[in-house]
Amino acid sequence: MAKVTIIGASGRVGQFAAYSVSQIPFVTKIILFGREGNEDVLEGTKWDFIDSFAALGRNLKLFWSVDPKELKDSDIVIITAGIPRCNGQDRLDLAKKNADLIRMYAEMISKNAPESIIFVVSNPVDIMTAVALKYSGFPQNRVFGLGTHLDSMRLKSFVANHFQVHVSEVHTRIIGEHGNSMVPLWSATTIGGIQISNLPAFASLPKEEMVHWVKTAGSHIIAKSGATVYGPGAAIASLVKTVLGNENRILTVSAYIKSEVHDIGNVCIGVPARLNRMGAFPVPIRISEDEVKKFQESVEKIRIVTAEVIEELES
Ligand SMILES: NC(=O)C1=CN([C@@H]2O[C@H](COP(=O)(O)OP(=O)(O)OC[C@H]3O[C@@H](n4cnc5c(N)ncnc54)[C@H](O)[C@@H]3O)[C@@H](O)[C@H]2O)C=CC1
Ligand SMILES: O=C([O-])CC(=O)C(=O)O
Repeated sequence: MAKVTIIGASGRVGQFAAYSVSQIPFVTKIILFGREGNEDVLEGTKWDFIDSFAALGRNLKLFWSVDPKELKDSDIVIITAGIPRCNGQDRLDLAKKNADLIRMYAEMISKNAPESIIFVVSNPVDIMTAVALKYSGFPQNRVFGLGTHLDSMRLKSFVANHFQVHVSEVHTRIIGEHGNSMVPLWSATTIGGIQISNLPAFASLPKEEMVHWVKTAGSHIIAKSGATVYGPGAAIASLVKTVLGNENRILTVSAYIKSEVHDIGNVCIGVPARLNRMGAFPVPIRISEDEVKKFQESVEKIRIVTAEVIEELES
C-alpha cells in the first residue's frame, strides 16, 4: 500500500510517469498534482487514466488536486514540474528559471508531507535536487533525483545490442552530471557477470560513439519529437518501485555525497546508491584514476552552478 504524488502531472513527463507508476502493483493511491489554471487538463487526465485501469483490471485510487493539503501522507512525491529545454538549449540553461519553482515545491512538501521522500526529475536535475534538499530541510537520504539513471539505461541498451544479449545481462553505469560532463564507468561494466574488458568483443565496442549518443540522446529526441517522455517515465517508475518495494537495488541517482567517491563530496550528483524504503544511500566506490579525474571535473562544474543558483535564491 503506497501513496504517490506527482507534481507537474499536467506535463508530458508527469503524465507518463504517473501512468507508469500506476502499473506498480502495490501503489494504491496516486495524486496528480498541478498548478491552478490546469484543472481541466488534470480532470481530463484523471478520467483517461480511470478508463485505462478498467481496461487493464487495475484497482487503485487516483485523484487530481491543486491543494497542497492533498500531499499529506504521500510516501513519495515526484517533482516533474518545470520548464523543459528547447532545441539547442543546454539543461543548465534552465537552472535559474526552475530553481524558484523547486524551492516552492520543496517547502510545500516539507510542510504538508514531512515524512515523505522527494524524487526530483526537473532539470538540471543535479542542481534541482540540491535545491530540493536545502529547502525541504529533509535528511539527505530522503531527497534524490533521477540523476544519471536514464543515461545509464541508454548506455545499457547500446551495450546489450552490441553484444547481442538481453539488457538484464548488462550492468553498467554512468556517474556525474546528467549532462555533458557525465562519466561512463567501464571499470564497473559487466556482461553476464564478466568484466567487459575481459570479453574479446570489447575491443570493437564503439565506446566513444556510444557515449556521445548517450550525451546527446535527450537533445536528439527533443529536436525530433519535442520531448523525452517514455524513457524518463519508465525510468521514474522503476526507481519508485525500487524505493517503495524496499528492494535495496543499487541504481545511479542524483544524491548528496559526502566522501563516498574517492573523498569527493558536498554536492548532489549522479552516483550509485542503494535505494530502499528509507530513500537513497550512496555506496562508497573506488574507480580508475582516469574516471576519478573526470568525475572530479563533473563535480566541480555542478558545484559551481549549484552555488550560484543557491546564492541567487538567497539574495
Ligand atoms: N531528469 C531527467 O532525466 C528528465 C528531466 N526532464 C525535465 O522535466 C521537466 C518537465 O518536462 P516536460 O514534462 O517535458 O515539460 P512540460 O512543459 O510538458 O510540463 C511542465 C510541467 O511543469 C509545470 N510548470 C511549468 N512551469 C510552472 C510554474 N511556473 N509553476 C508551476 N508549474 C509549472 C507545467 O504546468 C507542467 O505540468 C523539465 O524540466 C525537463 O527538462 C524531462 C525528461 C527527463
Ligand atoms: O534532455 C532533456 O532535456 C530531457 C532529459 O533530461 C533527458 O531525456 O535526458
